[in-house]
Amino acid sequence: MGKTIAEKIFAAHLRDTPSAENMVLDLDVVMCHEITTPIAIMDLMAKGMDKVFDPDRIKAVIDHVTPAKDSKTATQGKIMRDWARRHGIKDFFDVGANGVCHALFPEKGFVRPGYTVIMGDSHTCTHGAFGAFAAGVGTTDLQVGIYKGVCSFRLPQTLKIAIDGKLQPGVTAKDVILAIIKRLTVNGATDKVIEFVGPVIDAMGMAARMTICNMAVEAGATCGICLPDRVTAEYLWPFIKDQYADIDAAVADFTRWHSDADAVYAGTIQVDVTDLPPQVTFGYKPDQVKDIGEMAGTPIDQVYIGSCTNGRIEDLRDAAALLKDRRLAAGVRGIVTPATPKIFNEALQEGIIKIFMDAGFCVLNPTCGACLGMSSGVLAEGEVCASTTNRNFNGRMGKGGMVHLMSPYSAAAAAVTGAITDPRTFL
Ligand SMILES: CC(C)[C@H](C(=O)O)[C@@H](O)C(=O)O
Ligand code: SF4
Repeated sequence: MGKTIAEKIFAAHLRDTPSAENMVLDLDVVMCHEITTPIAIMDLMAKGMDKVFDPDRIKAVIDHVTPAKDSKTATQGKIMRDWARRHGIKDFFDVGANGVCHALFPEKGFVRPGYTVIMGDSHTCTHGAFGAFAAGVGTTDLQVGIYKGVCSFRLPQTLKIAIDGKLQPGVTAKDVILAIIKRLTVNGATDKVIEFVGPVIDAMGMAARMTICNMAVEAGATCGICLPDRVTAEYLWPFIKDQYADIDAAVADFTRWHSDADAVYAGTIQVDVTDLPPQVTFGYKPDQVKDIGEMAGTPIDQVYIGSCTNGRIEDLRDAAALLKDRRLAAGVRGIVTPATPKIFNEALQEGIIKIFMDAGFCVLNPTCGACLGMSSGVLAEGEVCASTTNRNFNGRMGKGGMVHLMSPYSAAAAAVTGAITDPRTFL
């Protein structure tokens, strides 16, 4: 019987199988940020177990609230800093070099096809875009991961989503994944891996694939995975060029992770995106999604462009294309947060930062910021935000605030009109 990519990764990393339900995997990378890791560090210290399994395979960043906004976040940062220094964790990213974990770590080449990755963060699934098994875990698993370099999982079932057709101008990866979450519902993929395949994924760059995999967890999935191909190899080339004679060799090698033709799936869903209009959420669950036309005219107070979902250079370019020579509508606040310093720099070089500033946006340093409502753009009661992030939970960006999830292109359209707008009206 053939295997899916997830099953192949599990087989290649299996350390132990205490029960059929329980597979202990060796980890290639343990990622850490300052919200969930300090608890694990403090607990390990209290138990006299202040050790890391391999400092080179731990990647750490202060990203959620940075620079620190108060004593609590300053202490969280300090715990991370001291820990990284104590254990010689060289891939530690602090103020000035830091960015949103799920954008920064791929950019540094830390994730490769066939890897196992954990992090104490639900959007760790983003890294599946590289053909890795990457899962968000709780504090106990994170502690074990840091200490021993292993994590226990059930062998996941895989749901295949085959995406066909051709995206229309103004329709992006974000619209595709919102439409998929609508179809699956918020628990439609619970305890499953989603394998995204088909010509639409094949044609996407890594940024778009990361946007798609990033939101797999919003349908309940443990991980979203794309099969590693030439696009993956080209993105990773600076980091893997010593391992392969040329890109072709890397592409050929990556195929060993591809799912077999006779692999068994929990289900297969066919999606055709040719007629898909831009999508937007209403309500407080990410599966509450409508065609944007149905929500057109809904007034907004703030626009937020950033996050691990849509804070990459491709996203900023999309938004800037629409914002060029235009301004924020009266009374609307615009906030843009390039997800990493590299993205910020590229945006600067390309004139994108200037476009945002000329439009009246506030440009923030790379951070999660307002995405989780902890800093840098929290909403007041009753305020509405057009956001490129991934969660619209009640109170997510501030108590009593409403978040409408959409693409960067749609967010830019909302910015200039002051209301939810079909961005295709600007084409
Ligand atoms: C702070 C962290 C635990 C959290 C997560 O796991 O997702 C955050 O990144 C979020 O998006 O809400
Ligand atoms: S950008 Fe938002 S969703 Fe992504 S890791 Fe940060 S808080 Fe979580």
